Amino acid sequence: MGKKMTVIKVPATSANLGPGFDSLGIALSMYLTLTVGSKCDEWVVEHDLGADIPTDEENMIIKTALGLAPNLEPHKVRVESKIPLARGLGSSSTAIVAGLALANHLGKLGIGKDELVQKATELEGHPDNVAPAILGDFVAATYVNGHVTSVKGNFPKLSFLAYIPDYELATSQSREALPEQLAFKDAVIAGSVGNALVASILTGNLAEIGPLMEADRYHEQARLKLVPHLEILRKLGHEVGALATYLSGAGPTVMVVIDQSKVADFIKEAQALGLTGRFEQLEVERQGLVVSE
Ligand SMILES: Nc1ncnc2c1ncn2[C@@H]1O[C@H](COP(=O)(O)OP(=O)(O)OP(=O)(O)O)[C@@H](O)[C@H]1O
Ligand SMILES: N[C@@H](CCO)C(=O)O
Repeated sequence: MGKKMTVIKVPATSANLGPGFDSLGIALSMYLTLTVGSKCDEWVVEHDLGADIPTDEENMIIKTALGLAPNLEPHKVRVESKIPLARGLGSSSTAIVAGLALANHLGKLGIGKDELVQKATELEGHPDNVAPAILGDFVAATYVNGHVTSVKGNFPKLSFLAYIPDYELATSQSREALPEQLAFKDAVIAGSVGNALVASILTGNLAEIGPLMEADRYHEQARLKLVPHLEILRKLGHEVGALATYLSGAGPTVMVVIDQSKVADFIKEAQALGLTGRFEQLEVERQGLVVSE
């Protein structure tokens, strides 16, 4: 690869935050980086993500880039990612965002972040991962009639402990577990909980954030059979004094919002309960997508 290399950096994300199904998300301090190398005859994607992830133009990142700018000249790129695939930490969104940013850079398209959020949402289907991946921090967003509205806000300085199980759960499979319909009165409650959560986050009302994050009425109950550790970790969180526990994105990762002083106890107790996944301490990431040249 040449000397002057462009690096595209995209953070992981945790979507829903409990009751904000398909609309709320935060960016986290875990990253995918894509380094743009030299021109080649064919696209080459170097990575350590496993044999299932293509290394040519079939790779999701390159497909996304070519979808935006079909005439891009092939390059060699190197992808490094700490974000586990299909675990509820927004890996597909990082691939989509990296692909759009790659096309924007190589094709000199000059697309700004708001337009990137619109295009990324069209590809992902909902904005709750792609919007914070691009904008950083906390984002409340809606996608109606093909148009995205996204509002970035400041998430209070809280620490996150991700419990990442040792199995994958594709978003598509996790969405199949969702009910087709919700009764009107339940939908009203579900929406009101999400609204109150947004207000609590933006006003830094820590006393309300925890209970509201655990009061989802849209998706967690329906997904319990796919993520039975959610109930175990939530109960443990109450015992240890965590602020909140919720299903990150479509799962299976469970996010525990917890003071750092309680993390060691929490992990010890969870392991004693037989939970075999790994734990990762994360912070809110404030910048979102960064392209450095
Ligand atoms: N860096 C990458 N390069 C190529 N493909 C990727 C990459 N990251 C993710 N993918 C594709 O996206 C799939 C995972 O997407 P999926 O929506 O199921 O989960 P997720 O995005 O990790 O979780 P969630 O949306 O719940 O946060 C992977 O199985 C893979 O096909
Ligand atoms: N809101 C989405 C996030 C995962 O892409 C879901 O829960 O299915």
